[in-house]
Amino acid sequence: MTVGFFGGKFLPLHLGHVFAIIQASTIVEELYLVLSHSEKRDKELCENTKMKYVESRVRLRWLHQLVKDMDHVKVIQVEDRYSNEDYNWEEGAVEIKKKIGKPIDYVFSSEHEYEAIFAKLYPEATHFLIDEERNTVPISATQIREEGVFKHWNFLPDEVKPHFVKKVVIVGTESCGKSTLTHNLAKIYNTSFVEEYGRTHCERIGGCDGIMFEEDYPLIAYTQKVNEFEAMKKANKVVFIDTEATVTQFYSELYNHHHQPVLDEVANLQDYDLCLYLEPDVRWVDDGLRFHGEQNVRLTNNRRLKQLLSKNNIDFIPLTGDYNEKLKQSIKYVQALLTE
Ligand SMILES: NC(=O)c1ccc[n+]([C@@H]2O[C@H](COP(=O)([O-])OP(=O)(O)OC[C@H]3O[C@@H](n4cnc5c(N)ncnc54)[C@H](O)[C@@H]3O)[C@@H](O)[C@H]2O)c1
Repeated sequence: MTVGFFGGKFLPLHLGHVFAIIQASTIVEELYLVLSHSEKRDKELCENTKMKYVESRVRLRWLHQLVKDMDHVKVIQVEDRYSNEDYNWEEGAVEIKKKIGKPIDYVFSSEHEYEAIFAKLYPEATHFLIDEERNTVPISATQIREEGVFKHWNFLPDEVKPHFVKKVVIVGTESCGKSTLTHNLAKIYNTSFVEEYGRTHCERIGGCDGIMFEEDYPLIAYTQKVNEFEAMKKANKVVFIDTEATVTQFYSELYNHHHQPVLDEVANLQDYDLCLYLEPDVRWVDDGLRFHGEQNVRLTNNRRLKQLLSKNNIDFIPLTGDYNEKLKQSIKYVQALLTE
């Protein structure tokens, strides 16, 4: 059986790595992908660049996801050791050999300069160079870190993109223009979005006033999260999300007079990059599922929702004005988010 390995930091994993991994997988009968990581070094590599440090557990999952359907490719990880600030290649090789646990026939890389090191560390193995010039996929992880992931978005594998997607949530009370703004922004940015699942739920049961049960709200919050997870996989740099768990809490209080700790728990797990709050300063539109149109009720509800968001430590940006004004302001904030 021929055995080989392909090592790297994969900070981040890109399509050049994927190309090399696939090439290597066709040459040996068993291929090991070795994630070499060092928290200190890897954080330093990302310092003063346009890419945030990516934890090794995330990179390990990327590799596992990439090769999950390739039975002869295995993923292992080693923690890189340093002596006097220099990477200790010898210790690294001892660890890699121990983890692979069988004779190594091939060491794959695209770096000519590793030739001498690998000849010394793996004298029985052939150093197999893959696309040294990087002509097939002209990209490097250094370039992605330096110039930012959005500039090189199309060089990121689908398994990697969701990690970097910016999540924009749009909140507000009834008839403030949330769902239209969500759709419009998704169209402008040619990306995916998440509809307010609470609304879909009400449509399915034939309304909401008087027929919502307490147990409906956690279901709504969980389904919204699952839908977010799915939308992130399809997102083009940014995803737009109509409401979150605090808004669900607000409706639980409004319709069922019940504050549910589980909804706060869900809200505490959320990590949106931007939360846009639409003030209810546009005309209230009756769509058959809305019941709180009087101006004083709208204002009371508005105050309560803001209170709940603040309690859940969600920083929101209030947007005022007509639909066009709110769209223009949203675009300004989204652009800032996408400018790394
Ligand atoms: N001790 C050992 O024996 C040993 C062996 C191998 C690797 N390592 C570890 O891995 C690190 C070396 O990996 P790296 O820093 O080069 O990691 P990296 O994540 O930048 O790259 C991983 C591999 O992909 C190749 N590659 C990058 N872009 C490519 C492209 N566009 N097309 C084709 N191939 C491409 C690189 O040449 C490298 O071989 C070392 O610093 C060390 O931590 C250790």
